[in-house]
Amino acid sequence: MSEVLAVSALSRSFTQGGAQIDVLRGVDLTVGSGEIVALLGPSGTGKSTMLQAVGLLEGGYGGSIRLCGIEVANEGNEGRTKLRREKLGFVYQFHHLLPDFSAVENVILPQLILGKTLEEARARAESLLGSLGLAQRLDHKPSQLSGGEQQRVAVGRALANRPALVLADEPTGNLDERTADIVIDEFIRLVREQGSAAVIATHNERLAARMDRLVRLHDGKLE
Ligand SMILES: Nc1ncnc2c1ncn2[C@@H]1O[C@H](COP(=O)(O)OP(=O)(O)OP(=O)(O)O)[C@@H](O)[C@H]1O
Repeated sequence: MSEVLAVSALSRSFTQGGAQIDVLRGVDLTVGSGEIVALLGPSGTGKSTMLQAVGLLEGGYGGSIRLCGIEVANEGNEGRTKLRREKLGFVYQFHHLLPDFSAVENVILPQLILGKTLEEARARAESLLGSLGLAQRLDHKPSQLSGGEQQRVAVGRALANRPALVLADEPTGNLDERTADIVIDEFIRLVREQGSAAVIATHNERLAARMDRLVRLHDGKLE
């Protein structure tokens, strides 16, 4: 299993009202290709902070993040953007789909950014959305979709460019229990089919049990 992500001694502090809070205090995590890792921890333990650092969305951290063999700290803004676009996919608690674009267009767009032709991108988007049970919803706008359907489109978008690593922050946190179960099962199935790795932050132990490995944030470290 080749290494997709290697985080070592990751630290991150914030200053709040003059006081320093050390949220991450030396996090180590290695994820191999195709591995699905649940990131558990109560609210406020730093799961989002960790995913933002690994997602190259935020600087200001200490330690090392190596993504597909590339040390992120050595990359400038352009290199980070390229890595983010080519290697990563994101799913958030709220779908963040573009409201004026249809489901299929939301999955096409990230592929056009990477230089795919419209024809290739459409074929890929239709196939992904079809396997997420949305073949009859391709031309619906996000506002015309249910919460579960919106999250399925967000999953399709995250996987559109076959990322090496998918990062998900409470991807079903906004759904009722039954819908959350269905969406997480589809998400995991598709991630496996694509051969992507994933780190999925959740409070939900039951959903986490469906993943390959569980890690817990506690006092700023993983256990
Ligand atoms: N930009 C920021 N400025 C100051 N403090 C921050 C900032 N971002 C996060 N924090 C603090 O860092 C801590 C961890 O927050 P984070 O959102 O990473 O936790 P979490 O485990 O993802 O929580 P939840 O499960 O509720 O989303 C919290 O105490 C939060 O207030």
